[in-house]
Amino acid sequence: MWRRAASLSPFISSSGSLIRNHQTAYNLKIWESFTTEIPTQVKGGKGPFICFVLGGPGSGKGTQCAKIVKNYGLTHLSAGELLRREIASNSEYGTTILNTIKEGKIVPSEVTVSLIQKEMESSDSKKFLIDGFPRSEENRAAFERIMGAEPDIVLFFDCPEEEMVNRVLNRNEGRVDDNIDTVRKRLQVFKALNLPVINYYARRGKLYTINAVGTVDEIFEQVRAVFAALKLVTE
Ligand SMILES: Nc1ncnc2c1ncn2[C@@H]1O[C@H](COP(=O)(O)OP(=O)(O)O)[C@@H](O)[C@H]1O
Ligand SMILES: Nc1ccn([C@@H]2O[C@H](COP(=O)(O)OP(=O)(O)O)[C@@H](O)[C@H]2O)c(=O)n1
Ligand SMILES: [Mg+2]
Repeated sequence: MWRRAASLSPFISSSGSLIRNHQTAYNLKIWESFTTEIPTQVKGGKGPFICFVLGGPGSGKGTQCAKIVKNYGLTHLSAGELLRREIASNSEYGTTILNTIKEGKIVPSEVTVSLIQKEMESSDSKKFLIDGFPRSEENRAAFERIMGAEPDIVLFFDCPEEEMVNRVLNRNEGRVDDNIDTVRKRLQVFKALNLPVINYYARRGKLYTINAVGTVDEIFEQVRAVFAALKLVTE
């Protein structure tokens, strides 16, 4: 079992410098994301803790998720990894998914949500880190509809485009979408479809913006501050 404290720690609520004074690469009105209360869960606290992890391609989501898993024991579900696994398994949607990923577009939400759903329902975990999802309003609405759940918090790894492009082009994981043409398309999709979702969560007081420039450890210190403030406790 695990639990959350009833309010944010003084660290975040009093100084807030980690997030509050951060000028985002995309000029988001991050001040709107502040709340002095822990976000409430739609399921009355009965469902698992859900943290969505958002950010452009190459912003460091996967890298930081690995550290969150190690330090806080959340179960990591990467939407992109689930889709790539589906391609590799020659499933009926494999070709469609592959072509969509090559184009840097968003796979139909029903497909992605059903993969996430399968993972969540077959897991005993009570805390999930859902990486690279929701990528669009359609993704978000489908998750809410199918899962009947909302995230408790949303981390946004905010990174300048030039840095994201450099990281993607140097990633060396053999991905079909890690090339300059696809990454340019992915950045357009990110701005058109994902930024509105990020703004939505900012307005809902659920967004925690992390400055994604710096060393992996420096960035993780910001993540640690968010989790510390939420007092996520594993029992
Ligand atoms: N803080 C960082 N500084 C420089 N490179 C990084 C940093 N964090 C991650 N990377 C590298 O950038 C690439 C993209 O990181 P990744 O975690 O896969 O991002 P995302 O999941 O957001 O696309 C990887 O090669 C990773 O090793
Ligand atoms: N919710 C999602 C997540 C990924 N994807 C697809 O999978 C690709 C790779 O996603 P990813 O999360 O692994 O990519 P990174 O941001 O980690 O580089 C995206 O560009 C989309 O084409 C999707 O369609 N819907
Ligand atoms: Mg990733």
